[in-house]
Amino acid sequence: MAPIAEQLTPPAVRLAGLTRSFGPRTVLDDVDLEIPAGQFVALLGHSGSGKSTLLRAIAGIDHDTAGSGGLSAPERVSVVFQDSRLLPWSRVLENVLLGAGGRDADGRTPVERGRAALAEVGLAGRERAWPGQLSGGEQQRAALARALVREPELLLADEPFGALDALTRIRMHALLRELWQRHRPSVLLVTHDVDEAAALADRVLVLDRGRISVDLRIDLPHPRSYRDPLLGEYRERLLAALGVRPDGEPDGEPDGGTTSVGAAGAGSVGVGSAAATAEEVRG
Ligand SMILES: Nc1ncnc2c1ncn2[C@@H]1O[C@H](COP(=O)(O)OP(=O)(O)OP(=O)(O)O)[C@@H](O)[C@H]1O
Repeated sequence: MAPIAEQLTPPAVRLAGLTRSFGPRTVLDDVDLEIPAGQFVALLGHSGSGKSTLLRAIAGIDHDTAGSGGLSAPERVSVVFQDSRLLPWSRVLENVLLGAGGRDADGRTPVERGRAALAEVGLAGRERAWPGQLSGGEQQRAALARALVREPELLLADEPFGALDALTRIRMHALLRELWQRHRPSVLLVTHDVDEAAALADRVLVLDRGRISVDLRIDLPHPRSYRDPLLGEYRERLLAALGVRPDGEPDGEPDGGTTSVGAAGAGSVGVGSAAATAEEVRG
């Protein structure tokens, strides 16, 4: 049973019968979904399962998505992608201010809000840097600041940490969770990393063959320890739903794509399950 607040507040996102095909291929097949305001949701699935297509539909980027019962999403939506999409010819603060709008309800100017957002993501003092002078992780921090400055009701993140090394990714996990705790937007985080989904989200969806095949609530406090056996149980359930054995080998079915078991999984640097909490590595 969902918490009372979630039952009383209208959902931030509502999809009813969302369908999307590319030629003969149906990628999203009559998807129904509600995301309550303020919920942190991860969307997992094999490569090509339609995660980005779903995110793009919710973001309003894809106008060809048919929904018999419709799609509703909040007005203020921010999207963060795997690459920061910072304009190389604009300084960091100028990038953050793109789409920042005017003064906020407290009378703060866009520049004040931009500076505050950069400070929140740990980039105070880097306002006048060019994007090319930032590391990959810092660029994603700036992208998060740009997303935040719009004060979004819904934050859509499409594999935002996919290009980062394992240690930076864990730091970014802690940062994203902190930002969520402070601002409480609804979050839809697209990832193919089971550890990332289990460590960050309060609810994990698995997209398989155009449908949401699993809708799992993760009732564990934050920050979560990768060593917590309870987290391990959720992780194994998700891996099983994806048809991947805990050793990282595919279990045969269901759709033969690739799904990462992230920092804790096979072939990666042994952070994840081996080490500490995100809190501990933040340093
Ligand atoms: N504009 C397009 N035209 C044709 N096919 C498309 C288009 N966009 C997506 N597809 C197809 O739809 C399917 C789902 O793509 P999507 O990018 O949503 O998958 P994904 O789950 O996000 O994958 P990944 O994890 O690899 O990013 C893929 O088979 C892809 O080739």
